[in-house]
Amino acid sequence: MTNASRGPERHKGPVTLRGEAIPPSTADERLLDSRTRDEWKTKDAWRALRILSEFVEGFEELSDLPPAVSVFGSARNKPGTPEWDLAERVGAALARAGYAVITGGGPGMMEAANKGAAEAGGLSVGLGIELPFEQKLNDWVQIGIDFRYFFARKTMFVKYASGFVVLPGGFGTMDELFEALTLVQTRKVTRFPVVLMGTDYWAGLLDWIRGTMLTGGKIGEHDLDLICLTDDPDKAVEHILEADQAIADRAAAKAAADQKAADRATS
Ligand SMILES: CC(C)=CCNc1ncnc2c1ncn2[C@@H]1O[C@H](COP(=O)(O)O)[C@@H](O)[C@H]1O
Repeated sequence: MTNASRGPERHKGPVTLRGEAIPPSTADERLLDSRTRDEWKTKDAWRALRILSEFVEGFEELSDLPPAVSVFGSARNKPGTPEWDLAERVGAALARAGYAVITGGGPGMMEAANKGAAEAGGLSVGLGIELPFEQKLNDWVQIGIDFRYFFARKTMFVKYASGFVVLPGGFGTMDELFEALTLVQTRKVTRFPVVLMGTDYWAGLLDWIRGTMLTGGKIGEHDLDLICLTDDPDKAVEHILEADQAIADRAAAKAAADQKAADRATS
């Protein structure tokens, strides 16, 4: 028998699998693949309970977080590159402003942002995902949760954050960016700031959004209002702080108006 700890490892929610115990597919894949039709009747009801347990676990662990910001970006960047440095600096700037930093808990920009936050004395959170290849939370994560299902994990990124910082990245990063923009556009979240960092990287996409999407009437001018584009970590933090302040001001104004109405009713 081989020593299982020397081989590859897979995290499936709270479960760690090594060696022969690693299944050939992931939980997300088994749920979503229509070729597993024969399992729908027998397995999906149990899967629903596992999905529920991911929400319960996430809500339980994250409900005491201080105000937080979710930071996204490529899993592929290596330390020592300008983009890694930018991610580390924005993690640190957010921590100094009192925000916990939530990332996908993986390598690349996620690790850089977690490192920046942890070294600046902030709280560094990683929401990992089961992937079909070996994967572990990066060493800078202080609170880590491993998810089986992408959609449960994505709820946590939005629910516990005051905003998103999006660094250069690939499909995963685009998915997270456009989910945030869709939630803002459809008013599922209100005043949720989205900061794009890396002006050169985003220029082509933003030109296309303005030149093709907007001109073609597929979005409205105001849909772009909440995007802030910058290379400056302090400006990114300032933008999120301003959005938080606007929410606080609105809540205070509403509380004052409610109190006035209550006073009038009792006088
Ligand atoms: C080396 C490698 C590819 C590791 C993948 N390991 C990962 N671990 C955790 N989250 C991830 C990972 N890959 C993609 N993501 C998610 O998708 C985004 C990055 O995807 P991408 O590299 O831009 O498309 C991250 O913000 C993260 O939330």
